[in-house]
Amino acid sequence: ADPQDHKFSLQEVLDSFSRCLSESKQVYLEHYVAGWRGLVKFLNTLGNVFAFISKDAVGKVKILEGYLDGDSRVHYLTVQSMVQHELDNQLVDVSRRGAHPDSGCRTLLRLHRALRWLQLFLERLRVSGQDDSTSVMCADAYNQSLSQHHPWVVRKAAGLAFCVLPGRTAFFEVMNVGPEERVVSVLGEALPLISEVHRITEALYAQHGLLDLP
Ligand SMILES: CCCCCCCCCCCCC/C=C/[C@@H](O)[C@H](COP(=O)(O)O)NC(=O)CCCCCCCCCCCCCCC
Repeated sequence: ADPQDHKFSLQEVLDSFSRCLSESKQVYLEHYVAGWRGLVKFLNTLGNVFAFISKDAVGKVKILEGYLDGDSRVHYLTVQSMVQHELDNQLVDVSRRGAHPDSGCRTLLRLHRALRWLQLFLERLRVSGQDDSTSVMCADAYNQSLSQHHPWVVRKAAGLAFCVLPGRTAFFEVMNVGPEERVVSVLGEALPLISEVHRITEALYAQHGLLDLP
């Protein structure tokens, strides 16, 4: 059996993101992608309504896996080296879609924007109380982040999907981290690391003028 094919636990996702940062604050692409692979697995346990989201995320994960396994893999060790390599070799469509619609830079940017949603959502979840609605927390996080990069139809579809999210108790169960107090403490430890990965990536993309890649 596939050793990765065991029951989902959010712990593993959070561990992957914790492993992303090197001592010199480089972001390891391999762990970043592993984190997303885990999130997709989680999303798939939530049901078919989320398939359109999961499909898009899987597509992007596959593109990045292709680079991690490809001939240029030495350049794809970290997000920093990927950016350097793709820019130095004109492998990025900077102002409009062209010869490189699947560059690592633009693909990772989509996940990076979604990571901001995740950060906001998990923080809301962490401080939430018994009666708070996951749908509302999710929608709020989305409206504060990712939604601004999405056209109307996608925002509409996302809004509909959020409505059928499991309630807080069921949601905590699928996370499979243990009792509520443990979920809260695991999130409390992991969130600063996710924020740090997000902050470093954001600064790197800003420095190179890559925050609006088509
Ligand atoms: C828990 C509920 C999960 C809700 C997910 C919230 C995010 C909603 C995103 C809606 C994306 C719709 C799909 C289409 C996206 C693309 O148009 C768009 C642009 O790409 P393009 O430039 O190549 O065209 N793509 C994106 O913005 C990337 C979206 C990636 C979303 C991945 C979301 C994974 C969510 C994982 C949920 C795990 C929650 C764990 C909490 C315990």
